[in-house]
Amino acid sequence: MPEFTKSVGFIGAGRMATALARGCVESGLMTVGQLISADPSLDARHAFADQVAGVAVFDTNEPILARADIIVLAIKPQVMPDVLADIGNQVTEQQLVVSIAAGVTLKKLAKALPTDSRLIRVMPNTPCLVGEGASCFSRGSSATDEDAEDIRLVLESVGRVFEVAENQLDAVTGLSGSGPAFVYKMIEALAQGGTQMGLPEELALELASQTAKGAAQMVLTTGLSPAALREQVTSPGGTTVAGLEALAKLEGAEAFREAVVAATKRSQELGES
Ligand SMILES: NC(=O)C1=CN([C@@H]2O[C@H](COP(=O)(O)OP(=O)(O)OC[C@H]3O[C@@H](n4cnc5c(N)ncnc54)[C@H](O)[C@@H]3O)[C@@H](O)[C@H]2O)C=CC1
Ligand SMILES: O=C(O)[C@@H]1CCC=N1
Repeated sequence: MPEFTKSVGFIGAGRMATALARGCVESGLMTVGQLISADPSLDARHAFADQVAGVAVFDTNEPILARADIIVLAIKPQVMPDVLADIGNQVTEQQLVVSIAAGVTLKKLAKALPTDSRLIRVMPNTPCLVGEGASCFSRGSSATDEDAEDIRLVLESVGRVFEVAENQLDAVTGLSGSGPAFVYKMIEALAQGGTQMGLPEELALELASQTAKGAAQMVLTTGLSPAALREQVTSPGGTTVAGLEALAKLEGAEAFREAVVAATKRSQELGES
């Protein structure tokens, strides 16, 4: 594991901050002593402290601003303007500001922070919690190569990471940011099919989840396209073709594509509001 000595402070200790913080500790990249977080919600503070044992959690953002080398804005896009108005003039040039909020552009962030603030916009996903995240980031014009490397290191410790142009981040949000929810729907539906046809619920869920994981791993490791891999499963006149026909009739695959399109459009809207 590479050495990472900076401190990371989360403004907002909700679900995504928890996934990132716990993932970074579990991966061995950071100790709890390098992490702090703040949240006005008692429930969120308790949940964060439960997941990241021994971490310091505050009810105001001041300790984060005073102590963190990297400030992660892990709040909802809707509260971002208020938080930026509160903290804007307290951010120093020694600090890197990272936003994980859907839709909020680097331009919007820069406008609310001191001139030349070092900024990076990140879109992670909750599987960071188990070291299987898919994250993308774009750097602001004042962010340094070291800043980008730091963020790459953090995100790599909890999954895979790609640097992209900022205009791709809404689509990333629609695909990998929201995507786990779409995949959970698919897993749920596969398992329901299994129980409908006689399997016990627990076994059906295990089989559906392992099948999704195995199929994803096949795409990632064989280098074959999903279409080619699908062909390997599909015997002429066999069972898979019967299933694929049912899927096509209900436009199941198109529904997933539409889910990504709708989520991307919502991310674009959040950026405009
Ligand atoms: N949940 C997910 O799968 C992902 C979420 N995101 C982004 O992460 C951000 C956070 O999302 P979640 O963790 O899901 O939401 P969440 O609702 O679980 O967490 C947000 C937290 O911010 C706190 N908060 C509200 N006002 C605050 C303030 N003034 N100062 C400090 N904390 C404050 C809330 O009490 C809450 O605990 C959002 O912008 C979202 O777009 C990005 C990728 C994936
Ligand atoms: O639903 C949302 O808005 C956030 C952003 C990506 C995943 N969750």
